[in-house]
Amino acid sequence: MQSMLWDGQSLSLLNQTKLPAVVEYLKCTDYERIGEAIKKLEVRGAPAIGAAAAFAFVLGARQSAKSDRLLFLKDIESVDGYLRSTRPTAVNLFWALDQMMNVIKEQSDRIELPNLLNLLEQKALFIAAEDKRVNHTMAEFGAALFKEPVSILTHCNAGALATVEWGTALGVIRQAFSEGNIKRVFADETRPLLQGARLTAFELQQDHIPVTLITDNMAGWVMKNKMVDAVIVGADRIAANGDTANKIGTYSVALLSHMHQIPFYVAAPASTFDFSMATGEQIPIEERGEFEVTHFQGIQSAPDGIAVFNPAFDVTPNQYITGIITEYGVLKPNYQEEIKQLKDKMEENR
Ligand SMILES: CSC[C@@H](O)[C@@H](O)C(=O)COP(=O)(O)O
Repeated sequence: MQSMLWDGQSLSLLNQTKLPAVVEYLKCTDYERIGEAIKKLEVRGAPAIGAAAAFAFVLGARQSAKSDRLLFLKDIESVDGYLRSTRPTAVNLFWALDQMMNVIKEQSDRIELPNLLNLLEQKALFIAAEDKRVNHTMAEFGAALFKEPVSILTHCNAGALATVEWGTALGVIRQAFSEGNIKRVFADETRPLLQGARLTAFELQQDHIPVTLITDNMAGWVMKNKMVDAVIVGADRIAANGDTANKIGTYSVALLSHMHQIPFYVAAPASTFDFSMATGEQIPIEERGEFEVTHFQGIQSAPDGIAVFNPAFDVTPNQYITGIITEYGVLKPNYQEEIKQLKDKMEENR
């Protein structure tokens, strides 16, 4: 399953707001439309947002192309600023845009504009290809944690739809399943937007991986009844001490896992780490509109005028995380030290 397809002129995004009822690709031919798709969650999931923003940047650079270099650079800055404003929590968005801006900074006064535009397209293609590659590597490291068939609980959607292809948490599950080590996956429905029910259940069913859908408030009972051996979730931003922001509800799942002594794993590529943030306290948490809470699939489910709090993410403190599965291996506590080593390895690989 591909969340996005680039044809050289446009980016087609699998519209995730319509799944699973309608499988429809949105053909985006300008950067503003991709930005809108990110805002509206037509494309969502941290790595997918990053890759989509990279392609949006390519289109934005083409739309800004003009013979005056300074005017071009001014326009590019506004493209970059707009894309950065689309969603605040997933750091992969900012990571991908930093990569694109670095191409501009390093090359814009050295080469002609057509060549610069080509380089930007190459960079976006590389970001997308790397996302697929690291997901597979991560999946192998993650699957090696399971030596016998297990039942896994997951929250939100960290699958092919949340990435360019294959997935982070669901990538590990796919790999473990192919090795005969998945008995069943419990998918939390993930209120308020149902990424678990609409996307994770859909993806796993398509792959014939045994999946059982539960509402978020059933996770504790399922654990108490010994139906879950491990939890694997994705991440939107991981601080330098391992504190992890992920879809709202992840924190509660982590606490439940801790209470029931069930291992709780996070699967995320190195691009999800934000080394500039010492702890999760600094991670910006997106707050979304009240309509998502007061209405269920367009039908009003709360009184008029009710006060609503709708944080889209929460932060799980590092002490509740058994391991962080990355393309560099599985990090274990002490996360502070392991994440410092990860940063050094990433710098060596640059
Ligand atoms: C590999 S994706 C991990 C996370 O991005 C995912 O679990 C999540 O929280 C996505 O939130 P969303 O608001 O749907 O973009």
